[in-house]
Amino acid sequence: MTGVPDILWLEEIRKEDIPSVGGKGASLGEMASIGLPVPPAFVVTSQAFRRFLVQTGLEKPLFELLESLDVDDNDLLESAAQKAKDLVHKAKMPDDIKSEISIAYEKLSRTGEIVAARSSATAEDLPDASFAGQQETVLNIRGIENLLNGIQTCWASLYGARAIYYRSKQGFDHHIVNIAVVVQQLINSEKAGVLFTSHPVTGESLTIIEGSWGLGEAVVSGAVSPDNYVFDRRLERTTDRLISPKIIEIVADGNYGTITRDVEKSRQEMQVLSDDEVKRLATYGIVSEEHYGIPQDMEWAIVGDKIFILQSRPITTIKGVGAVKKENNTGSADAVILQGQGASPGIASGPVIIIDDVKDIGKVKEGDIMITRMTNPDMVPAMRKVAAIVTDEGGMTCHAAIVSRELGTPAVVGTRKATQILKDGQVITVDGEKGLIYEGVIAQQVPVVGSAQVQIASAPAKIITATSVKVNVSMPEAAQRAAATGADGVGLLRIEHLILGLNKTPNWYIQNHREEEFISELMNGIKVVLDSFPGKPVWVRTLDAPTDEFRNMQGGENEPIEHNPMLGWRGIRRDLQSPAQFKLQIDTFKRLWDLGYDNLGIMFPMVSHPREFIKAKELFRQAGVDVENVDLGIMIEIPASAVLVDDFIKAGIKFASFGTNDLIQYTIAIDRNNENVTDMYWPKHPAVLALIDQAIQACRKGGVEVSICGQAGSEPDMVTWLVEHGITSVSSNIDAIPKIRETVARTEQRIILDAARRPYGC
Ligand SMILES: Nc1ncnc2c1ncn2[C@@H]1O[C@H](COP(=O)(O)OP(=O)(O)OP(=O)(O)O)[C@@H](O)[C@H]1O
Ligand SMILES: CC(=O)C(=O)O
Ligand SMILES: [Mg+2]
Repeated sequence: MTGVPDILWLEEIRKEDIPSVGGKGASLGEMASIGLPVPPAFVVTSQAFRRFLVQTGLEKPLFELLESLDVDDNDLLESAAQKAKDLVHKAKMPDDIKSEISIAYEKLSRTGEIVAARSSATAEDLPDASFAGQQETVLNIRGIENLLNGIQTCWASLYGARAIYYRSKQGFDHHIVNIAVVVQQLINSEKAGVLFTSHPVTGESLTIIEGSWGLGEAVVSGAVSPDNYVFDRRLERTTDRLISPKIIEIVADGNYGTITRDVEKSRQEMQVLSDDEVKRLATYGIVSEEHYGIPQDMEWAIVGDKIFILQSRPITTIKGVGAVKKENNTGSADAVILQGQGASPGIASGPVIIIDDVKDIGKVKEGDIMITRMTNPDMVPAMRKVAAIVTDEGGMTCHAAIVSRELGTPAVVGTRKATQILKDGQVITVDGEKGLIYEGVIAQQVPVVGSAQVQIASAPAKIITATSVKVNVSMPEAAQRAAATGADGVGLLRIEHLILGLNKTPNWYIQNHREEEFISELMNGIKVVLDSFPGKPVWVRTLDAPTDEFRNMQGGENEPIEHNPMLGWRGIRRDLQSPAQFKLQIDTFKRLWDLGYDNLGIMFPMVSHPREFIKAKELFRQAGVDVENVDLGIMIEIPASAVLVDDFIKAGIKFASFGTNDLIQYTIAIDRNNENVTDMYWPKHPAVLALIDQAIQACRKGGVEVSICGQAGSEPDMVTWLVEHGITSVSSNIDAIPKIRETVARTEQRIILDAARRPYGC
């Protein structure tokens, strides 16, 4: 025999062996090689399966059955799938393969006669890992005849209806699909479950463990409500445990397969894991996470005091900036074809669609990966459809980054050359956290609805903090998601996306006497957000769109061409010079106040001198607003306003909020959208911090709320510093809220503890 053998033992396998042993086999081999307690196993390789098809003469009938099948006809599809599965399951296995499996089984039986047969799909054939779950696993197999039957059951599961449908739609050849089978000692566990090495949504360094009685299948399939344990990796102890009534368990029974039975009353409410077991499991989790360099979703089983690890794979549901920073993993490093800044976390694969011009957005299909020089508000409808977004230009605060984060769509910005290097139709994978683009589809895990993973996603209860934790919103459709974070209000509602999304400039509405239309659009959008945050403050920022963003819109033909729009005609300066445009906004706000929305506050961007605030307030007064009884505040985003904050307080601001995106660029002269200087963009530059510190102290002295709504307010490092320096609220991006709330709480607690210890000289 030449080439890869029919049988490979776990010790011979490494992660590169996916073509022969499939994803699961390769991962188990790799885990065993780093010393994780993986039960002994051998793999019946994909080459063995192929040989089986050839020697039994099944290739041709399978080909005929599937080749011209109309997979959109469900009845035809189901019946063809059933026939294909029967062919594979009932064929007589060639003697030489049989005998190799028998010899291996005999050897494995020395440590335990009962085994599991676990399908292990090869990535090339099934690039969408959501199909991994389509293949069979047979637990509790005793005896060679049962084992051969189990293996053929796994092989046959390659021809499930959904798998056939998917392959045919993706243009995969049914001829060359492959499957391996892991034959592993069955761990007849007393307790088992899953663990997430880091929080599956926020990426915090909390290990979440779910466990129940019997085999792990009960937890994985969602058949039981498991216990839930939270282990804080920094404190090295269990910080939370939720004991659930475990009504049923799945156990190994007889010679083949499992049964589900009731758990006797006395064990239902009993705690499954001791603190020591939680800690040992968490330690294995850390070993695996550090090896792969990315948080892992693992399966474990315990018999007596022995722990076994049955599976480990990357978690891709993490929304926050990840806890682990190693660069290997999720695919081979040499498949990386492009790099930029990870602007919106998440991993997605799909075909490239290059958009050079807004006119082309009609070409964008659901699931595409949109590549463009830079997005603009006209592209938002297309951005809603795509699986990921990649841009040539921009940084963490550009349009593409902000909108993608709100849509929950992975995005990489500032790649410089995505539009040149990538080609329409080319399939790529985008890692929006690390800022990497891979050729092809990199295996990833898709959360299974109703699974343990999704239950965990909504887990931890809200932490109460003295510093308010608010959220930034740009699009009304994100309001519900934003409110669901439990945020204490909206610290920044950008209205540019509402206005620019209309695709006509405010001036167009004025010139065409269509002011009412403009006001009602703006009002409806803001109202959606106000309604999502009843009784909580919502600070709406008046218009701050640079001229280049207006130019593409109807009515934008006469926008001045500015050498540097960032320093140009935007924010409050433009509104004060364009009273009609400002009035449209004021009238909108007034109507909302008149409707009883007392939670509405208005924030002026780009103010550089108190007289601008005074003039704006006067215009509100002239429009009939009771200016002393509504919240009018400013953004501190020009160094001048940070320096003059005392004077702003005298002028009557009710609050101030740091727009660090601009404050940083103006303090250290770094255009935040210019990728040539992104590396020099430094939020914690001492001059920036000095300006912020001084302004915070002035606001506190003046009794004025002081907040932050720039991107730095979504970064734990910066937020720690801000809380230490007395900021009274922070406003973060939706995806960052849990992480920021935890950061705020920890910092506050540390400040209290430090103060308490001081008198004792600790
Ligand atoms: N050796 C074993 N001993 C005990 N239980 C096992 C063993 N192998 C697997 N299991 C249990 O069986 C369940 C299903 O196994 P497996 O991981 O092979 O299939 P799957 O989860 O359906 O596949 P995929 O992970 O590819 O979607 C696991 O969740 C685990 O609880
Ligand atoms: C939010 C904003 O405007 C800024 O950070 O500059
Ligand atoms: Mg700004």
